[in-house]
Amino acid sequence: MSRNLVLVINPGSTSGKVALFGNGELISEKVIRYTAEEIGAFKSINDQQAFRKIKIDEYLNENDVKKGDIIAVVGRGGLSKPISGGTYLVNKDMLEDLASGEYGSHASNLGASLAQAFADEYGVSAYTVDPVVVDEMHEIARISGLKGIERRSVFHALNSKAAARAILAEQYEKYNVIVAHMGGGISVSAHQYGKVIDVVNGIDGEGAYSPERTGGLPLITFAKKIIEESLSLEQIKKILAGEGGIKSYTGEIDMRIVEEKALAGDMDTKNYLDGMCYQVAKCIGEMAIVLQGNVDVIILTGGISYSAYVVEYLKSYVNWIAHVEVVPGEKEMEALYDGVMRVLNKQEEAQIY
Ligand SMILES: Nc1ncnc2c1ncn2[C@@H]1O[C@H](COP(=O)(O)OP(=O)(O)O)[C@@H](O)[C@H]1O
Ligand SMILES: CCCC(=O)OP(=O)(O)O
Repeated sequence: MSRNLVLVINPGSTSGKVALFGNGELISEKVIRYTAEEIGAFKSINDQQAFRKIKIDEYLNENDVKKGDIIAVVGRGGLSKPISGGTYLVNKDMLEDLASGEYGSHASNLGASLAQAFADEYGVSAYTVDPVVVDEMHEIARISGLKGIERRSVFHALNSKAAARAILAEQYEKYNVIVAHMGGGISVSAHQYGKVIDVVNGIDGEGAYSPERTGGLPLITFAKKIIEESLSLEQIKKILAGEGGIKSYTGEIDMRIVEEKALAGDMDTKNYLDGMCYQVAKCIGEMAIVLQGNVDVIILTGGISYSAYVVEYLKSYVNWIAHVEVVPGEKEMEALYDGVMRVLNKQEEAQIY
């Protein structure tokens, strides 16, 4: 008898999550954490596909999953062309755009291709839900300050919306919310009555530095570095997202270790941890301006919001703007499953990319 399982695959920059849901319940979930060396050994995101797939195969074996047990596979959506929110069938165009890197490289680009690989093995369909390129930005927010270059909406859409819904439930569309998602990458989003009208983009070199990303940099100094070191575009992308932030200062991407060292008296490490929190606080302030001060709640989420130190630091800077709630970790796995079930239960039609 089929176990009616949905396989959920979520490749993050510093970790991978995989889960099995069945009949509305989470059956099992595994967080696969990668070291900086493991991830750093690959030249490109595409090169990580086989390595990440083996880890998921191991998980499926551990859970004794057989052909016929799986009814659908869903992967986190990556950096494709800007699209509206919803559940999408993985198709050839999507896979090509994600693999080309035309819209950027990020671990989530592997979500659809990993989902398709397992869907092919199990003879079912592959989906993605609310990818990181969900675009609801108001027009003025697209202006960058240089003709020919536009700002774009790239943020932790799936989890930021899920975290907001976890706090506000069906009232989400009635409130103004700022969500700071702090994981391997950090994005901050301004939700006005359920629409994300502006973001501090989590990957294009804006805003706060993160465990492995630079965030915004002094442009002239960075331009000089590019010229002096004859950096290629690939090398620049890797510095901005992969080799930047806390990793560039300490060599570490695991914020639990960073915090432990900082609290044990390593003052350099503490300084870089505080610097990251300080920059996130500034991004929250920026989104408060976008919402013209009408902020009902600030939500801190992502793996780093498990840290009481980070949460208290941020509260001390931003709690004058609005009440702060914490949704530690992420709700991406549930949100991916829910998105697929809305399609399988015919409450929603799958969108075509
Ligand atoms: N209890 C914790 N305290 C501090 N940081 C944590 C904790 N748990 C996880 N993290 C950090 O959160 C980051 C990963 O967050 P996550 O949302 O899983 O990111 P991603 O999916 O981008 O890899 C890592 O730097 C990890 O060390
Ligand atoms: C903002 C793009 C998504 C992202 O950065 O995700 P991770 O933090 O999981 O790397």
